[in-house]
Amino acid sequence: MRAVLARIYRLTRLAASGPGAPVALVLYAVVLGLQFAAVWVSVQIISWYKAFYDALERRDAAEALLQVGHFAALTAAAAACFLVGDWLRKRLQMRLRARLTACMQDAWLANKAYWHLRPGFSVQPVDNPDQRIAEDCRKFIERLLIETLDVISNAVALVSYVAVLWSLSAVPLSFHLFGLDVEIPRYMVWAAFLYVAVSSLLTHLLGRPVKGLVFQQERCEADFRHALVQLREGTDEIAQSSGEEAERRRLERRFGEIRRNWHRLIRAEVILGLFVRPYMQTILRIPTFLALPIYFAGNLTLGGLMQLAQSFSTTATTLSWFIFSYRDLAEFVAVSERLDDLLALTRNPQTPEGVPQAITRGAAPGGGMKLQGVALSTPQGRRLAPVPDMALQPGQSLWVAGPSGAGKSTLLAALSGLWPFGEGRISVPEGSRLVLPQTPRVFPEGLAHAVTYPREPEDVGRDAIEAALRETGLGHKLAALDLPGPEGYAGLSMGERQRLALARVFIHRPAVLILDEATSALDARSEVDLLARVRAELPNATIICAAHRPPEGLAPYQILALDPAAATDRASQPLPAPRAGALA
Ligand SMILES: Nc1ncnc2c1ncn2[C@@H]1O[C@H](COP(=O)(O)OP(=O)(O)OP(=O)(O)O)[C@@H](O)[C@H]1O
Repeated sequence: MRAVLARIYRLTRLAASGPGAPVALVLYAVVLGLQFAAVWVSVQIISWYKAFYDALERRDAAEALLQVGHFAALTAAAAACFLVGDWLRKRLQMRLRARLTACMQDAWLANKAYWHLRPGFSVQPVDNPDQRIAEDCRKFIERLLIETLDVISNAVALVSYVAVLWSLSAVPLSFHLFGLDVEIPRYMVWAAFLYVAVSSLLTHLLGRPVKGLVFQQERCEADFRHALVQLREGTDEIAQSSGEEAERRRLERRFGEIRRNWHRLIRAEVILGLFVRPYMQTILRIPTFLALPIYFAGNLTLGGLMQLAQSFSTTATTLSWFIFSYRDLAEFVAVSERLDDLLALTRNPQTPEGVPQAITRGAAPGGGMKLQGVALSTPQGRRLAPVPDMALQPGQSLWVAGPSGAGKSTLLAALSGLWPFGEGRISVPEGSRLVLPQTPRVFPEGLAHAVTYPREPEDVGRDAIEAALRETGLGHKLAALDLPGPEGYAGLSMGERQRLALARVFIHRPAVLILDEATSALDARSEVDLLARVRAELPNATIICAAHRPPEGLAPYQILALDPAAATDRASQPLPAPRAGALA
């Protein structure tokens, strides 16, 4: 319980932080004030019961009519409190959600957590981070406001209702039991507490499995959504290999998990409902029955009986907040667990034990690049091909060669400062760095963003974008810059997508350019031509190119050959002797 509250507190502090916090607090106070006003109205309605029914009993038509007017005024006040309070609460909800979402996004993007917490890389990967940031933030704030406002206003309401019930139940309950005279003073108050305490305990016992199943349901829903996104991303491959049946099976499997968990969840909810539903329906009737002994003893008028019953049921309903909200509270706890886990993992990513993370980084004298004693391993500790020691001067190029799986991309990730597993010293030139992958991503905003990323097209200017496209042989695609969203990508071949990414070189003019098979889809002649243009554009840049064929356009270049046969199996074994780089 303490852990749950601590989690909710941490997330609430985050949501209520920042410059908008004072306004959020004022809004919260106003909404709470309106809920208190609603409690005052309902206390007035309890008194109204006595006045109205006593007027009926006396057959006093004038007084009854007055009470009808009184009732209309009270109902209007209650409706106004509800509508204004609800509107303000929803405004506050968006304000807090925006802040919490921004904090979660920051945590996910900071220190490249989104990269380090991937499955297969981290020992505790984060499942469905997109769902946590989008859906869970929304649900957390929604539930936080509803439940805390309810708890506070219910606590205040409870004091008022118990005070009314206390004053109304002055008549004790007297009966004979086993020859003894038993008298229970204020028995209606004790009955209300006992009634709700026993019911809450039963609710908790019956509803205990609901929380875990709600948590699981969120995960299954997110997995299914993710499978649909993968279908969208793999359209070409699926269509060309007629993989519709396989996709259908995959989607059905994921949906099957949703269905199976849903059935478990609704079974658990039915078991809970077996108690909660009848409880909800009887809570308004039982008090009348409990008050009957004093009514028949002649100690109450009909109006008094109705007032006492109404007072009892409002007290019991308020006390029953836990019972009525059990399902929502279970969801609230599950959602806060998921969000807090994400935050904890981004702050302190768990890395595999026993895998060396001893890569040191620095700047090489003279601004070049230098590798000394570098040996990389997978996150599981499997050692990759040894990396020969080498030094590169500014303006020189390097071809990272080696068979598939030798560790070329891994070395490039280590050069970028991302790959932590391994040892040795890596010195890279200071200054701007541009890394281009083999498969460029599709930008939903359109082609211009692909050319200028990570800068905005407006900051770069249309002329520079068009010039960069012409440089990379995409002069015929200039009109596509005006097409909205991903439409500009229509029909773009993989080679053209690689050219599009290479256009960034002419915009950013980086000091270090890292190409990870970034021209693999081009024909040999176009590749030579394009790389030669890149080299000419960046005469002083250090260019590192991992590729299966020699990057002739970058000549002259050094060769760094990775030989997996020289790799040792265990990360703990000593480093093999490095092979010297050759100049092509
Ligand atoms: N997160 C990971 N978990 C486990 N193994 C990994 C991980 N990342 C890379 N590897 C392994 O490390 C080895 C090197 O991978 P890398 O992608 O660097 O090879 P590569 O030389 O670039 O191959 P290719 O030429 O096919 O692109 C491979 O055996 C790969 O399976």
